[in-house]
Amino acid sequence: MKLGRLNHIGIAVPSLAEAAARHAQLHGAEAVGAPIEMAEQGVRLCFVDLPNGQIELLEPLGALSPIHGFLARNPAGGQHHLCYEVPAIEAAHDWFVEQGARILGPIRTGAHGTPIFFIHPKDMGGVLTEIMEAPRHG
Ligand SMILES: CC[C@@H](C(=O)O)C(=O)SCCNC(=O)CCNC(=O)[C@H](O)C(C)(C)COP(=O)(O)OP(=O)(O)OC[C@H]1O[C@@H](n2cnc3c(N)ncnc32)[C@H](O)[C@@H]1OP(=O)(O)O
Ligand SMILES: [Co+2]
Repeated sequence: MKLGRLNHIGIAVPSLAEAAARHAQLHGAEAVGAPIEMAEQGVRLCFVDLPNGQIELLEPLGALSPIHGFLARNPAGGQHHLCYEVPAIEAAHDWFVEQGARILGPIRTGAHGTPIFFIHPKDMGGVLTEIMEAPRHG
């Protein structure tokens, strides 16, 4: 199994509005997408489009948000996860399970509308890792 393209870098932020405004200054207003709420995943987010990938700004949503613990340890926010694309999510999931990696929760639908899963940072060199099935184009 080989991971594909780096799709996005997730950054946890205490205020999505403030972070979106900062990234609009850095990358241009047209690069910053509209906020999206994913209540079932406990986050409000927006994507920033770069020439070679995306940044995903993540604000906690609801008491059970997985972002709460990170922001408690890093109140100003910071780099939260990397996301890699794979062609087939089930095959990638099975491969990581065979390697003994701790998978965090079930395969679910991510912000790009394709299936995703997360691998514990302790099994990925200290980096929380999201695996997503690549969107099919055309
Ligand atoms: C909806 C959009 C979707 C997309 O399509 O792109 C997303 O990206 S959603 C993003 C948010 N969702 C998730 O992060 C889901 C998976 N995350 C989790 O299950 C938890 O956040 C976690 C990774 C298990 C951490 O839980 P938490 O309660 O905050 O911490 P722990 O106390 O369990 O931490 C254990 C250990 O791991 C270290 N840690 C925690 N988070 C990170 C991180 N982001 N990067 C690196 N290391 C991390 C933490 O410091 C602890 O270390 P020790 O103190 O040394 O034990
Ligand atoms: Co993500």
